Amino acid sequence: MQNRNLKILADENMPMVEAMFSGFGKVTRAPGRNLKAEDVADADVLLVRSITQVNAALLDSSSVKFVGTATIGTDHIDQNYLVQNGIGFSNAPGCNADAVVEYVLSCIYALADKHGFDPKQRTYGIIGVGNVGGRLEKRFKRLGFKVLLNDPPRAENEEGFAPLNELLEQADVICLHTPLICDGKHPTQHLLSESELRVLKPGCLLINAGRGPAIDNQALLTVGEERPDLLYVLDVWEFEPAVNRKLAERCEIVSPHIAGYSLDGKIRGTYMLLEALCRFFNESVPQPLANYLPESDLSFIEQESRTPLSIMQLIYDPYADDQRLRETLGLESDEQRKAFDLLRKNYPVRREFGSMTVLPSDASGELAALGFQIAD
Ligand SMILES: NC(=O)C1=CN([C@@H]2O[C@H](COP(=O)(O)OP(=O)(O)OC[C@H]3O[C@@H](n4cnc5c(N)ncnc54)[C@H](O)[C@@H]3O)[C@@H](O)[C@H]2O)C=CC1
Ligand SMILES: O=C(O)C(=O)[C@H](O)COP(=O)(O)O
Repeated sequence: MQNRNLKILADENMPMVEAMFSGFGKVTRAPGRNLKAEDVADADVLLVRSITQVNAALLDSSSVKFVGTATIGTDHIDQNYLVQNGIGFSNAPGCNADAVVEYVLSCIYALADKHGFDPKQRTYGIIGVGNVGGRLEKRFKRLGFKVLLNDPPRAENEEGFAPLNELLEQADVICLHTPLICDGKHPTQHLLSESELRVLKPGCLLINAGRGPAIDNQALLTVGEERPDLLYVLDVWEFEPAVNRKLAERCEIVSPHIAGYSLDGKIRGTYMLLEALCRFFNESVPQPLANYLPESDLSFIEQESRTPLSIMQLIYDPYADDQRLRETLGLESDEQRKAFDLLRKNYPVRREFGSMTVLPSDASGELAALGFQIAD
C-alpha cells in the first residue's frame, strides 16, 4: 500500500479505521450526525455511517475524492452527485446482515417464550429479500418454518414471491428488510400504513429492522390502539434519533437501530471500504479480514442447555437493549435524541455467532439451522 499522504476523515463510531487505513495517510475522526462542510473541506477520503447526509451541501467546497459508507443502506448518500462529480463511492453490502438475522431470531424466540407460541407453528413473511432478508429466508427454511416472500423488484424476473397483501393477510410474523426508497416504481416509504396494518392476522408479530420510515409510525399507534393483539418489535424509527414514547411503550421490544451492531459487522464494514479504496487506487489489500477480527470465545455455549431459546438468549438478549432504550424515553426530546446516539456510540461488544460456533455432533438439527456448524 503506497502512502499517498491522504487526509482520511472517518466517523468516530467506525472500528479499526487507523489500523486499516493509516497506510494511505492520516486518519482523523468526527461525530457523524452533525458533520459540516468545513469539517470535510480538506479531506481526500470521507468514511461515514448512516447518520451522515452526504450531498452537495457537504462536499461542494471539499477536495473529497472517495466516499465510503460502512453500512448496507445508502439512503443517506446522494449517489448521483458523487457520480456527476467523479467521486468514488462504496457501501458495505451484507457486512452486518448476519447480525440482523441473529437480532430477528433472538426477538422471535424471546417472544415465543413470553407469549407461549411455538415458532415452528408460525408462518413467516419477509418483505425485502436481499442480503438480510435472503439470509433470514435460508435460516427460517432450515428451521422448518413456512416462509412467504415479498420483493417486487426481484419478482419482476424471479418466481417465488407473493403480493404484499397476500403476505400481510397470511403471515403470523412479518419481518421488514427493505431499503428506504422514496420514489420510483417500488417506493418503500410508508410501505405499511393504516390499510396494510389493518389486514394483519390476529396476534401478528411485526418486526422492522430495515428503515423506520418504511412503516407509518403514526399508523402503528392508531391501529395498535384498535388491535391490542398485534405485537411490535422496532429497531428502526420513522424520525430517529427521536423515538415516539407512546409507540415505544406499545412495542414488545424496542432498540436504538442496533440490529446490525455486531463487532464483526462493523469491522467487516470498515474492511469492505478498505477493499473498495484499494480498488479505487488499483492497489491490493494488505491483509485479510481475519487479521482484524478479534478471537471470540464461544466455549461458554457448551455449559448451557442447548435449546434454541437458550442459545439465542446467549447470542443476543434483546431485552438488554430494550431496557437501555426505554430508560431514555422520559427525557426531554433533545436529551432523548442525544441519548439515542450515545446508546449506539457506546454499544457493548456483541459478537456474531453465525457459523462460528461449533457444537458437538449430538446438537439437534434445530440448532444447526440456527446457523451453528455441527462438529464432524
Ligand atoms: N437495523 C439495522 O441495524 C440495519 C438495517 N439495515 C437496513 O436493511 C435494509 C436491507 O438490507 P439488505 O438486505 O442488505 O439490502 P439489500 O439491498 O440487499 O436488499 C433489499 C431488498 O429489498 C428489496 N426491495 C426494494 N424495494 C422494495 C419494495 N418496495 N418492497 C419489497 N422489497 C423491496 C430489494 O429488491 C432487495 O432485494 C438496508 O437497506 C438497510 O436500510 C441493514 C443493516 C442493518
Ligand atoms: O447498515 C445499515 O444500513 C444500517 O442500518 C446500520 O445498522 C447503520 O448503522 P450506523 O451507520 O447508523 O451506525
